[in-house]
Amino acid sequence: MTTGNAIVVVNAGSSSIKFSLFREEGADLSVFLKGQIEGLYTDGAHFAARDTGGELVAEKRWGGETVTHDDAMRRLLDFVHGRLGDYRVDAVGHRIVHGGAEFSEPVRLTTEALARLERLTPLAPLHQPHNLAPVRTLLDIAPHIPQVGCFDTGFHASQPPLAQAFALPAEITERGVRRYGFHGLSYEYIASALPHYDPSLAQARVIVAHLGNGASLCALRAGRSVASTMGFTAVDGLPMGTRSGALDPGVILYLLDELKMGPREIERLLYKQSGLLGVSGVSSDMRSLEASDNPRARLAIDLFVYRIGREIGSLAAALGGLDALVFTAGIGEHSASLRRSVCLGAAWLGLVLDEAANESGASRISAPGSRVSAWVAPTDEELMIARHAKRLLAGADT
Ligand SMILES: Nc1ncnc2c1ncn2[C@@H]1O[C@H](COP(=O)(O)OP(=O)(O)O)[C@@H](O)[C@H]1O
Ligand SMILES: CC(=O)OP(=O)(O)O
Ligand SMILES: [Mg+2]
Repeated sequence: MTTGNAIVVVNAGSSSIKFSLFREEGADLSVFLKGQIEGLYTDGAHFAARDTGGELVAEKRWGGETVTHDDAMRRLLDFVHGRLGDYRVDAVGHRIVHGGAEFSEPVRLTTEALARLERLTPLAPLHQPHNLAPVRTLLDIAPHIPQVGCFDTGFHASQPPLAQAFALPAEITERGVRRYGFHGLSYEYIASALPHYDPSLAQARVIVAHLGNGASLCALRAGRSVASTMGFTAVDGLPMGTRSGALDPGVILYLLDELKMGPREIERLLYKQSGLLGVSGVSSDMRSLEASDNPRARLAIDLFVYRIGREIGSLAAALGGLDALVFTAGIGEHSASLRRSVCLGAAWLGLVLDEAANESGASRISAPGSRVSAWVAPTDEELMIARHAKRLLAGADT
């Protein structure tokens, strides 16, 4: 059996849990097993794990039976444990969606840090409890293994104060009520990868569209976040699989006062019953919507595209112009049709789509001579987490 040192990474998203096992070879990290359970809370959950060569080593499909985060996490931790063999686990790295005002850099997760992060659960109810549950489990059963938390909010700490501000009185702002931004590990990875696609992107004005079950856009200038569509919580900005995205705040008052809804009911509405699912009445999953001939499924996709187009305009204004648009995450990487609609809507910015490149899985999908270039770049939040965990532990050793 192979031996060596490994870093285990766990990434709990709203509709999936992903994991990767990295072998450490000197300064290098190479993934030797990765997998995910996706389609949580839908009727089509799917588990798949692949080895270094991309060969499928395990798979399971659930039909009709809903798989929750708890079910999925138990199954994955068992699977990972069974596959580690004689590897020595140097660290377990976790994606943690909300770091609040206190945590922006990766940290070693102690019982005390965990307690502080648990207080942020109301600000990320679809994620934070699922990000923190495996941390607590491992602190209980394997306290000797270092655990590292990496925050979705961290990358956005570079945003200028104006981009982070709500127009609220200072005493509210001082309590940490401001825009944070999310999907930061994904954006940080994309920012690090872009110069390999084209060296000029390193200094460019770029909008990255992270379109998964959660969806947001980030404006990058020279690889740093200057604005994003998500704010205090990950319910802001674009409509998502089950989240509403930005609303007139007056809607909340109406729900409270006129419809007599309670806070938890409103939370359920905004986080779990809205977005693509709420508008379509069919599904939260883009594949199902694209396959459906129900007009409400079409309406949900059209609204998603429309809002992305409007937010692209807003972020282009924040950047003072646009050089490139990058698509990533589940929908951004895989739906040529969605990318096509978004790119056609951005023609006014000088983006000319190369239809054949978009259909064929190419990285560059804009036509030669397009003033704004367009790209498809697979994200890798797990690699970003492993890099952070390795760096943090190396620092701790010296
Ligand atoms: N081939 C595909 N075509 C269209 N949409 C896809 C495809 N593959 C995945 N998706 C969509 O990606 C979304 C999930 O994205 P993902 O980034 O994995 O989510 P999470 O936010 O849970 O990390 C779902 O809406 C799914 O339907
Ligand atoms: C922050 C967020 O929405 O994450 P995900 O897309 O993984 O649900
Ligand atoms: Mg995700």
